[in-house]
Amino acid sequence: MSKIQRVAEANLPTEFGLFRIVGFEFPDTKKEHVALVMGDISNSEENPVLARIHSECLTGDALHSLKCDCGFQLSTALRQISEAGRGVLIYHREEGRGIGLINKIRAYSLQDNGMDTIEANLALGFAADERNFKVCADIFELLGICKVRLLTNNPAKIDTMKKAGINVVERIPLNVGENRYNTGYLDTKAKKMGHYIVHDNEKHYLDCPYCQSEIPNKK
Ligand SMILES: Nc1nc2c(ncn2[C@@H]2O[C@H](COP(=O)(O)OP(=O)(O)OP(=O)(O)O)[C@@H](O)[C@H]2O)c(=O)[nH]1
Ligand SMILES: [Zn+2]
Repeated sequence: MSKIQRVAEANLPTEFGLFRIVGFEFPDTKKEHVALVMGDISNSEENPVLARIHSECLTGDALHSLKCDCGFQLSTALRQISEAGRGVLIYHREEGRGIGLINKIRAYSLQDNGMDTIEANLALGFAADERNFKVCADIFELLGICKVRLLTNNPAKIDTMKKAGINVVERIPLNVGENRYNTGYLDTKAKKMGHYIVHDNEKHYLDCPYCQSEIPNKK
């Protein structure tokens, strides 16, 4: 398979401030990914770049689903980059942990009948996680970034970056958006996939099963 290429770029004003959107494409498959870039990201060797690798989740990112934490993580990451005035969010277009949107809906249907997120993937004939994070290391490289402070709870992202030559100098936790519909999903990620999930009792989660708060977790 050929290597991903940087192919397009433009301004993208957002509710979190002005970003540059950079488009990437594999020449053979035409598979696309994008990065949102804020500020001067050169010189990451001396000043590591605040970065987020965000895997596509149409239901969470765009359709306000509470079954996962993705939408909350997306807006929180963009806000943190905006507050820092400098950073990158790679929007990694591997929907449903790489199984695609329709298969994710099939997995959700199995979850409606009692399976957890991993059992559902396996029942459909997929691995627990089919994503390829190496492409994100290639995108960092095409953006001229060698050192990052990565916003994530997923150790696999850090391992892949390190193996691919991207130096993750710090992991910044991204524990947001817990609610009664995704608490089992978060537990499964922690127990079966080794994610660093923390329930912070000081925070008031949307419809929180622990603190019973009525205060919405603002995006
Ligand atoms: N197959 C499948 N994919 C899911 C499910 N719920 C969310 N996803 C996908 O999971 C991906 C996000 O992965 P997560 O495990 O939530 O988080 P992560 O990106 O690995 O780790 P963080 O950096 O901590 O967010 C997105 O592509 C979602 O579409 C599910 O039940 N089944
Ligand atoms: Zn999601």
